[in-house]
Amino acid sequence: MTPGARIAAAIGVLDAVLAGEAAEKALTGWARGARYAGSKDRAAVRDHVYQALRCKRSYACLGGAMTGRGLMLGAVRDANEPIGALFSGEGHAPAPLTADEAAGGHQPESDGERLDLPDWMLSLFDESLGKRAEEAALALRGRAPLMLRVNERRATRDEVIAILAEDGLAAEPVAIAPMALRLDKGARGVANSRAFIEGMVELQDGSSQAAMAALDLSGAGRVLDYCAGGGGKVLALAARADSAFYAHDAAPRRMADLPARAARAGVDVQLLDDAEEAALYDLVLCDAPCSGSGTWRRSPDEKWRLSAERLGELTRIQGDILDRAQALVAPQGQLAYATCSLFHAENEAQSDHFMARHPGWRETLRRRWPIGDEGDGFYLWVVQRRS
Ligand SMILES: C[S@@+](CC[C@H](N)C(=O)[O-])C[C@H]1O[C@@H](n2cnc3c(N)ncnc32)[C@H](O)[C@@H]1O
Repeated sequence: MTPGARIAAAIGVLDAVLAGEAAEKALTGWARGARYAGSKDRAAVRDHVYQALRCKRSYACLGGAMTGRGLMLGAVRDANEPIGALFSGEGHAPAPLTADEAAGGHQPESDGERLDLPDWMLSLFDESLGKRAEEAALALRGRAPLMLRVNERRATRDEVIAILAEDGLAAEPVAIAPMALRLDKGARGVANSRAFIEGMVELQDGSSQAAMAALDLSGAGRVLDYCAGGGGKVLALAARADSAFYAHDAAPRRMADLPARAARAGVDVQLLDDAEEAALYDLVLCDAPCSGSGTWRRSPDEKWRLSAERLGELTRIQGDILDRAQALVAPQGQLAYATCSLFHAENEAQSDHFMARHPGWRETLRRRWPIGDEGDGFYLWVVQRRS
């Protein structure tokens, strides 16, 4: 596909997303009908779509319309690319600009336009992040790094770097977590690489890795991941210690891939339908459902989909999860609460409300990871039961 044809494809996908379809589904739908598109074409269209969604408001200003075409025109203007060559109407490229389009569009003006946030969310960013609110919002306009976690049960970081290189993947160690690697080149080949197939690496964001590395597993004989989902967190913990690991999720089908992932990683994780039935645990991790705002570089359509009502609902669910999970912690045991949210209501406020509801716990850790070159926004809070 030509560069113009890729833009035309992105316009179609963006129109479907603007009409309410999830980005991933719209991209899959397009790819199914575009047998002519090679893997590089599909990757390029995907990049266009995701970048346009990260910067939806500002691109719509620059392009003069909140349409797929407006967004891609805004993207091309933002990148100072040659509009006439890309919107040429030739082959499968989008039609040339109309006179209105050529004269239209404006620089983003309001804070919401400039920071690519819905207006209602500006105060939430300010309250949650203070002086760092703008920096965080601007960081969400860029691409997330591609991060791997080395499975220390299978290989060292240096060994994995060499093995990835054999498959043409260039990885470098980064400081955020002891087993973290950042991939700069060949990122799309990970799933077919020997290192991945043989369980030496998992895809995992740097901040999630750092948070799991910060948990104290010494003396934790029984560890429960109460909101295990696909199991990324419990696998990171199981790589570090020989405790007995258990996984639970309110939607058990989300754990469907976990047994295969654990087998690949050479660790044992027991899936539980009912976490309440078993004996108490020395560590219960609640990686709670949240707005995901710290990860919106990866799922930018969610930035525009979140509502104040949904955020309120999420905070109620988080409080309920903490209340249930604390009852599963053994005397002197730990309760860890984690989110990939930037918002105070889902993080510190949740911790403070828990302490007000539940005397008898001692806080041992409270930490935020900002959105950066090595990881997403993340929050971790740990308390220990006094007796
Ligand atoms: C942030 S995701 C977990 C991600 C996972 N820990 C990982 O690292 O891949 C949150 C999970 O919590 C689950 N969940 C939602 N409500 C829950 C509840 N009341 N109790 C337990 N799990 C719940 C969701 O099904 C979802 O899989």
